[in-house]
Amino acid sequence: MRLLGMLPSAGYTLMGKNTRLVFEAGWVRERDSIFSRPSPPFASALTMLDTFTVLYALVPLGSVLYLLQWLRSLKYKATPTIGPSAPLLSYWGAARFLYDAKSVLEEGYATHGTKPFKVATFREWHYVVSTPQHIDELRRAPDDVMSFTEAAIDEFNFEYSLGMRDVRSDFHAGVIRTTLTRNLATLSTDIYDEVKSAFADVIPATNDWTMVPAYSSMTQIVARISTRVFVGLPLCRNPEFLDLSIKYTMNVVTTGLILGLFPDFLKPFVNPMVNTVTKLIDRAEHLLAPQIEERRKCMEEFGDDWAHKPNDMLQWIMEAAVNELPEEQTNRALAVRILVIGFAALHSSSMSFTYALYYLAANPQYILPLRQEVETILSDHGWSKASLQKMRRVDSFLKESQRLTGFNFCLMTHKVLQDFTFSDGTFVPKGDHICTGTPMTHHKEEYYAHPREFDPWRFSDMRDETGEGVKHQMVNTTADYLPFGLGRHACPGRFFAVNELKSMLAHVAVTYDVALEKPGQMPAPEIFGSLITPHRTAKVMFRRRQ
Ligand code: HEM
Repeated sequence: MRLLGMLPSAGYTLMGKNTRLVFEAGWVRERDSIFSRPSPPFASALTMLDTFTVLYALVPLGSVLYLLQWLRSLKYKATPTIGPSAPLLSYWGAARFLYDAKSVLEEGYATHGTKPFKVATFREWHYVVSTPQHIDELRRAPDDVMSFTEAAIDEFNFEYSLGMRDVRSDFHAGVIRTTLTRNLATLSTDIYDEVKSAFADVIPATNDWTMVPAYSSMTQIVARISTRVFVGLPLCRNPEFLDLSIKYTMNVVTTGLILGLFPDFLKPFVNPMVNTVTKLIDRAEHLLAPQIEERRKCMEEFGDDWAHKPNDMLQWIMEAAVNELPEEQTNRALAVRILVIGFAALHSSSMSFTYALYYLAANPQYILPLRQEVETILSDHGWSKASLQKMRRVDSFLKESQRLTGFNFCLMTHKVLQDFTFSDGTFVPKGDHICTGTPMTHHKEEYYAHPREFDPWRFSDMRDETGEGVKHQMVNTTADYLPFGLGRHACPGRFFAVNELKSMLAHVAVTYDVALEKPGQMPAPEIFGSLITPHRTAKVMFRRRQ
């Protein structure tokens, strides 16, 4: 039944339920009338009569249910499909989406314009919407109608891949949104200190060109800076802790994708063969335990405040966990939580920076304007969060790079928990997913002039023209700029991420010259399903600025 449940087609579930219902009703009736009671002489005739009565009653009931199902499928079929929609054949569409999601989405957009359409995946249908009206309705739908969390659990098989006790417990998102963001001004010098130290270790500035694999180097640097904010010194420079944080992130993604190829009943058997999170969590717990225990002792002894109290994510999470279930306060639960936050933070930020670095190395003429901006601001105001906010070109460069690339063709993905109808009549049945197609938004002429061109000062020019301070900043989420999502579930870590990325780009601009290993050949992203990754082995050359 569950295997059939993977078919992205309407109808079987209700039929399955009906079949069981009829069967169960017949069985209960039989048992009551024949086996459970003594039978008078005319009992079997009466039982026959009862059986016919029940059957006669069931025929109209079945017809009504069939009619309702047929009407429902009409609503369901009204949304056009890219690829075949018939049962089994839809797997062909799902395979195509897995190999070439971008062209499937582009075909949908070219054929249906801004109207919603659906694409098959191996588990369910994905309804793709793109107008501001649809996006707004998606954003406003309550969590018990459409769930962001349940979609993420489905998509990455979190119940297996995270190694977490309760994958629906997301109190860390609130800590990130509020406490981390509130502390950014205080932490900005620590962040900059780690930026300088991490770059110096991974890419020493020399007078000769040094060639480095961009993606893996940026991942190491991002891991260090983020970990400085998550657990502080000295652990953020411990190679083993950094290595396992990066591996955990990769493991969650690959395990999630591999398990997605199997039906639910096989996942418990396949999971141990592909998943190594338990070992990674063991090591993280071992490395974090001394810190956790020392902090726990201080919290018990001094309460909320003591001299040299750490101001980092681990501390905020420990304090928030006191208000959560006791299970969240164990060393292991805290270690998993730190790894899960790393999962959200490391992969996304390192990809975002790698794309920007590829654009910079492919267009080295942009380094000078960036350098001039950073140096002017630093000489006038010194290093601070406020100084970073003034760096409009740095912000615009990163924002434009993220507009053209991103890490998923489908964002704001939600699982439909109750049948949902958009105001234009588009019907999405319970169990399917809805998402926004980012290329359709980010490459729209209506929103962006020459949308497929990389224009690094696009957003800083907009800020200069309109004089609107906040509207065109990278951190701002709007229906025409979706890399951080939109609404209640928009990325809570984006304020930190943008600070981190801007600090990195500012540092690169004033410290290095950069160039591509193969000039003029922008490394192409790698795509699997709807996931996009920057080219994983392309190299960028660095030297001390001349
Ligand atoms: C450039 C870097 C980043 C990008 C592009 C990014 C993007 C996103 C996106 C697209 C979402 C889902 C929103 C949606 O689809 O509606 C998301 C969610 C999330 N992000 Fe980020 N993110 C980044 C960095 C970070 C960092 C640094 C953290 C943590 C410090 C973080 C923590 C989270 C969390 C916890 C969620 C889940 C929110 C929820 O459950 O409501 N992200 N992020």
